[in-house]
Amino acid sequence: MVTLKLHELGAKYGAELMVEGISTPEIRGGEMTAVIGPNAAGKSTLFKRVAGLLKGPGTVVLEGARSEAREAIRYMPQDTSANAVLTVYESILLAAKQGAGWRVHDHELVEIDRILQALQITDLAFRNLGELSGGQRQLVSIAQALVRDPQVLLMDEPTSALDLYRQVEVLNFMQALARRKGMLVLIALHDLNHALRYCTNTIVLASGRMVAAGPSAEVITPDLMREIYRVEARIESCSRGEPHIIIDRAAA
Ligand SMILES: Nc1ncnc2c1ncn2[C@@H]1O[C@H](COP(=O)(O)OP(=O)(O)OP(=O)(O)O)[C@@H](O)[C@H]1O
Repeated sequence: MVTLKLHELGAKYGAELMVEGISTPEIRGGEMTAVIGPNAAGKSTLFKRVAGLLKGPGTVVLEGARSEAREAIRYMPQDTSANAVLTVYESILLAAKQGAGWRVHDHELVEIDRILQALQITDLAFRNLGELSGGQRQLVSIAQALVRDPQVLLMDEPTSALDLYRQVEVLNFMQALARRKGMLVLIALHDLNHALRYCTNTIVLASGRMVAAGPSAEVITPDLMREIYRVEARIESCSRGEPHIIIDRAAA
């Protein structure tokens, strides 16, 4: 099983340390781990550091992977701005072949079809990226990330532009995929109900520091929401016995 552990990790923009001292418990493959925190907490910065796109102190300890970290870890950025010249299919094919030579094999085309189907975007295959809606572009970004069959996937707010049906579909699909493939999925989220429902564990960032990490239901509490998000909230059991967050007001 693939596992990831961050030890005293920091990330720099130029000389400035934006994220520092992040030491996590072991994060396991086969499940999703939420990374939460307010705007500018450092979620994207941490992901870029883990993916090797930013420099900084500390270490990323990856164990049980089939390949080295550079190949095993894939970052799906929050910004899904697109090169308008390519079709959806071409962009996914390009993502599949990135750094891997240009010969295209039948099984790769089959895999692209499978991913397009799973994300229910087969009908977009030959549309230009530039003419897609924000939500459609986000689904294409997910397809681009999945086509490389990563062992560790860092998804930066992957559902922020999706309608309710797509949010549920994508999160269910990712949860099942993580289980089936043993993939380790770190997912930055603003909807804490999604973290409670889909993510076994949650890591909380604030001002570039880790303030909590552990089972989602233990970490996401009214106290945490008051301190970190500055809202008064309740967590109540619904008629099915599942916890739901109800935001009452901004904290005084
Ligand atoms: N390229 C950059 N150069 C300098 N500072 C940056 C750069 N990108 C981000 N930052 C700063 O790093 C800090 C953390 O930003 P980051 O994007 O990691 O936050 P985030 O938790 O992902 O926020 P959000 O929820 O708003 O997406 C912010 O203060 C931001 O201004």
